[in-house]
Amino acid sequence: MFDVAIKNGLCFVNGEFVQANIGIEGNLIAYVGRDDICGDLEIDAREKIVIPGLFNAHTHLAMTIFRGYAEDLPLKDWLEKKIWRVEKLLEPEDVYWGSLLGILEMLKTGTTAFSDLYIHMDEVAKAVGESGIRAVLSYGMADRGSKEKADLELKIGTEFIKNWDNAFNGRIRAIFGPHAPYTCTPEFLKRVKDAAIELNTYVHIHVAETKWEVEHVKSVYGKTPVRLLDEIGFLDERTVIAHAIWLDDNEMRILKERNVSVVHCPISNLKLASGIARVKDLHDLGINVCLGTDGASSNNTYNLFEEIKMTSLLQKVITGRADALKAKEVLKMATENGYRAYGIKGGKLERGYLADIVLIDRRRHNYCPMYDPLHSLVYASYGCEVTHVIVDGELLVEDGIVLTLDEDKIMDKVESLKEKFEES
Ligand SMILES: N[C@@H](CCSC[C@H]1O[C@@H](n2cnc3c(=O)[nH]cnc32)[C@H](O)[C@@H]1O)C(=O)O
Ligand SMILES: [Zn+2]
Repeated sequence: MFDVAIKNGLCFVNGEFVQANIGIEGNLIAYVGRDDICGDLEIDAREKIVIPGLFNAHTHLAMTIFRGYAEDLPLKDWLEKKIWRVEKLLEPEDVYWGSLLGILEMLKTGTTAFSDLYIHMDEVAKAVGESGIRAVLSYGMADRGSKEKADLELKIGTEFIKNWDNAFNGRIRAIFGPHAPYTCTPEFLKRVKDAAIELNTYVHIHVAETKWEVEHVKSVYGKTPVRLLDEIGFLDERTVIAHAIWLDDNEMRILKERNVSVVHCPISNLKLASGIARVKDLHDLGINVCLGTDGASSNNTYNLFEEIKMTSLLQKVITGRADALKAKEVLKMATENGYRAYGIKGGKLERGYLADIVLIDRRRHNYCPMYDPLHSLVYASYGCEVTHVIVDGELLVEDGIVLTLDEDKIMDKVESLKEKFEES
């Protein structure tokens, strides 16, 4: 008798779809196979596709508040002229409601875990705790060349880790999140890495997002961001870099040698006109590539199915090869690679892995006819086909309804925040 039994689903196991039953005990997958099983809670999956939960590996969750606020701008102007100005007005409670809205959207579209880099992180942690989702959280730090700011930022970042790492049965992992090589000095980044080694934790950072960044870092420090980071000993298997667009072949080899994970955020990169990462080349080198949405102000949604399709399409067109990335590889990027990037044992339907599982309705017009569930999922999903979501063994979404959150209340709250930012 399992705590939860998911019965007769078409399950993504070892890279293929097979008919199977899944038994959950506590927060872990305890059985995957064809035996008839029972559970205290039984979910009939006869009409479902069952996949491991999606991992949104780079986001700024509460930026739902600025969804639609600063449009049609390149990254530098978007940040400097719009976003950083309104973020100064953000109060902790705003971040709480903005985060809940982000979590609501992620759960409804099959995301079971995300990695966030933002401010007022205690509020994000609270929202994660209440909603039941899994998260890797970091306070976004930038010293901007000031020693006092460096001290303060590192103090906030470190306290956040000490207060929240492993909270809620381990659903929260707290790590370091220095913003980027153009807002953090090498001295500061080195201190962050030393602190991360001491605390045995991960570092999440934006790197090589724009051509401007690479030129700027080269002009100030005489070398490109990746070479600079490598020289100060910043890059290793506990480093996760978002974007990684403007890299030369040697820098890619450095990332591979250091076992760095890369988060590809194709829609944000297109929207801010930052560029297109060479994901096929990164993947072929054996680098762990995972997917992220970035913040809702540069996307504008947290629907990872859109990133899955976009990742696949972009690599086809930039390589001129329709088979650049196989559908299966892209689905892995959205699931197990995200978990792997942050050292969490999830993202696979396998005994001993975390019970983060998503059920998807097969009877949808957009999936009809279904020659191969893999191709239906990767190329024809809207995201709203998700019916059930289990995180850490708990059922959080049932028949499309998020059981742990009050959707109307969250929407009303975030809509009412608009007033404060509209004139800014
Ligand atoms: N505590 C820091 C800044 C926080 S880092 C997190 C920042 O990342 C910003 N951000 C969001 N999306 C992107 C992106 O695509 N590239 C770079 N920064 C971004 C976001 O607006 C937020 O300010 C300070 O004192 O300035
Ligand atoms: Zn970002």
